[in-house]
Amino acid sequence: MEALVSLTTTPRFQFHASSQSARKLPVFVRRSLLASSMDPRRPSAVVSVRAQQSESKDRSVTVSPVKGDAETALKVKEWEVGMFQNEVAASQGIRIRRRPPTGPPQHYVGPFEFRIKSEGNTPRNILEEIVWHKDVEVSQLKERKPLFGLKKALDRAPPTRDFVGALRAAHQRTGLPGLIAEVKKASPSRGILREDFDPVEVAQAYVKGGAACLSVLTDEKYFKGSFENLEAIRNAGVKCPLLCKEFIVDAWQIYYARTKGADAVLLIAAVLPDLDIKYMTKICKLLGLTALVEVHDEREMDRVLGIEGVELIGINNRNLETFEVDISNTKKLLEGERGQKIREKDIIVVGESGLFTPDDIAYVQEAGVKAVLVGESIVKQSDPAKGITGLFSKDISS
Ligand SMILES: O=C(O)c1ccccc1NCC(=O)[C@H](O)[C@H](O)COP(=O)(O)O
Repeated sequence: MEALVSLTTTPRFQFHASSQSARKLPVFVRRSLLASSMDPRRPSAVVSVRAQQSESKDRSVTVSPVKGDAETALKVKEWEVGMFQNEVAASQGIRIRRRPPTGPPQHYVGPFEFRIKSEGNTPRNILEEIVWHKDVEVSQLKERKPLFGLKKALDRAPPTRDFVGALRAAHQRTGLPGLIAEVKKASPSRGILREDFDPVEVAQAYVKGGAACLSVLTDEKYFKGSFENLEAIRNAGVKCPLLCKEFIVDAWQIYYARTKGADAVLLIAAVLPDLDIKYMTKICKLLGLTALVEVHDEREMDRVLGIEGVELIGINNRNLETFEVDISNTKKLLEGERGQKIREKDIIVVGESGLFTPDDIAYVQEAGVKAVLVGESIVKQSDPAKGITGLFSKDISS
């Protein structure tokens, strides 16, 4: 039996949206519901569940957010927005779906626990899985700490440091790509990278070894990172600018990263449509943060080169859908007109992932990068500072 949960529209929800239950919804949701009830193309939503049985006998159950179920109404609304995002993303060649197209994640579905796996509610690859998980995680975090609640923490946040400036200075000083050293305990492709992982110790060793900037993974489920790690490294007085290495799907995360001491955030073009990148880049500027916009293929590179205000582009040599690593990806994406455009715009390019030897560093430098982002090869060394010297075959600390 294949079961589906899909969104349909009905004027019934419009009625309930103005009832007692809707008054419990946050103001922005009420506004959004009102807007949607006034938009003839996107009338109010209701969840409809259709269970298709093998004998192709359809059974339909329609569930509306009645009985004061404000929470269900909120989820339904979020869902509708997610579906719209999927459509926009697909039109730009983005394969990662922001939300499962045929139904919400299991814990959103309340009584419909009979739902079984289908192509539409199962992630197609690890990146999609991470994004779906992140979407739920962020909506829960946002409920606990709404944006207006972050205001005080934003006012108290330490000043941001110049991420791009630090990379340029390191490149000029050493003649080698500026190093963004990644504080990475584990990864979905490699598992645990360092058993005795102390984020502050690792960060300090990287600084000693000559890193220009640090990248701190904050995702807990897949990378065993945390925002506490980021905050602890910042509070320990580490002078290098810090990249918050997170899977950003919502602008709220950028504000949150800023409250935890980040100087830069990552925006992944395989996940975010152009308008999100534009909007988020502007938010970064407002907050004094640098946006590292990450691409993996020519299509993503062309999209990002068309966006005004991007000053730092990362080329990931790891395909985040398949885990395949190929450092010739950096070279491929910097050839010809693309490389020309990057030089004209004075964009700094970061070669990311799969860099293990001085030859690898020389190869991506030859391809045109002025910075590299390295995790595994240095975090695994008993002394990560020496690991950096080995990677560059030179002491880059002074
Ligand atoms: O590292 C992974 O396995 C991974 C899987 C899925 C999404 C992202 C992933 N990594 C993020 C990165 O881009 C790397 O951590 C970073 O570039 C450093 O790579 P490496 O030097 O190979 O550790």
